[in-house]
Amino acid sequence: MHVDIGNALASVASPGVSRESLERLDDQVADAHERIERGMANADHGYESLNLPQRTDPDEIRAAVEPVADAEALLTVGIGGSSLGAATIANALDSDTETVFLDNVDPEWVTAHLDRLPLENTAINVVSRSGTTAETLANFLIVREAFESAGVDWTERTIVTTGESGPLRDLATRHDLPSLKVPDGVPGRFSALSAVGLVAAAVCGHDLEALLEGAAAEAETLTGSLFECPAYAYGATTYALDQRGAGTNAVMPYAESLETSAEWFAQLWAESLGKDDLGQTPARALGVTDQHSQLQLYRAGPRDKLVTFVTPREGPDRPIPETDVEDLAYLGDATLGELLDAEFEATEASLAAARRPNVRVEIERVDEYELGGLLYGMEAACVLAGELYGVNTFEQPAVEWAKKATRGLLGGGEFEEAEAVAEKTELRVER
Ligand SMILES: O=P(O)(O)OC[C@H]1O[C@H](O)[C@H](O)[C@@H](O)[C@@H]1O
Repeated sequence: MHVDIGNALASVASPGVSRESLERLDDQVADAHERIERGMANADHGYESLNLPQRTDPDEIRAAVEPVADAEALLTVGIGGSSLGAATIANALDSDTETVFLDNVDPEWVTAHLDRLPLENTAINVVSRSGTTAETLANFLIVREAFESAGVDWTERTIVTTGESGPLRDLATRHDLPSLKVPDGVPGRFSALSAVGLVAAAVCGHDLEALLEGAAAEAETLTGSLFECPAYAYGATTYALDQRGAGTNAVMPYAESLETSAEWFAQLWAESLGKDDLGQTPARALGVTDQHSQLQLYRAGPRDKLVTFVTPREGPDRPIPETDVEDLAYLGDATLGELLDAEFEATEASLAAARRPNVRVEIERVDEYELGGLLYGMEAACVLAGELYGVNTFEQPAVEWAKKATRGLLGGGEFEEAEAVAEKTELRVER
């Protein structure tokens, strides 16, 4: 990926970061890079994620999906890091295989998918690092039952990706299901380039080697200076802007196919950096759609935001038909791609003209190689930002509270968190 931080400089934007401040910050980047390199070399928890391009074995993943390679549809049952990386890749690239990601427990929505899919030609990809996540296991039990009711042997059509032990691992062993392991030391939100993200890509026939090669090429750029490494330029600039008041980072891809990448980014940024009263709030936007919705706020609201544009340099195009309506004649000379590019450049310039910080992240095109680079680059940016904030990037203790409360409410054990639910303060205003 390529990163242009020009519109985040103090000479352009407020809040903004001066070149001198970035040069000073670069000393901290060098120190952080040393820690990151050491963590990678020692395969330390979390840092090990940045070794995935070398560690992931595409042959092993392809062998595991072989029994379902002809599936018409793939139903991935997983949530958070066990869904968003796979969904980002699957939703970005074309495939004849339909992909559905069951990452919610809304009964109406789950039922609608199960009623609609051709279950006899559908494969199940169940993913949970811990093997204990209530939403994933509940959905999996429901999916199994739906397959049984339709007379389809789910054990013939299921691939499991989970940790070394746990309820899901036991289940895979009991039914002799093809299974893959979530690599040790890799938190869910950093696992897109392991089996967690790549099983769906393999079933869809995507080029796993190219995904990993693109990531490996991005890994090659990790050096001790933000001026030489796009990922570190992004991580350091976002950190510096947050320190100067840009507490929100609105990620706005200019490609429909990259919309899910903003969801993936949101988990990465929020769960990794949001701790110890620190962190930057990720927001999700889509170009051009949100030019006609959120842009007003980004250009004229509180000066507490950074906009990150993510844009492919090239892509498929389509001409706009000519018309004899005089006012619309200019459109007939253009293509939809040119319109998209012009809107992107206009939006970027409009923010700069209003002195609003924004960063441009470019990839060459939306393909496996470039996506691998983007995923890896953003992960490396996040790890660097975590070092600069001084937080523990690879844990998410705050998420546990609600998990325990939920479990307690459903009778899954004694949890004091569940009692707190009943103590909610109320001030009702009823109809
Ligand atoms: O992969 P799993 O163990 O099922 O976890 C799925 C997700 O749930 C948790 O609540 C964590 O906050 C996420 O980081 C994780 O990605």
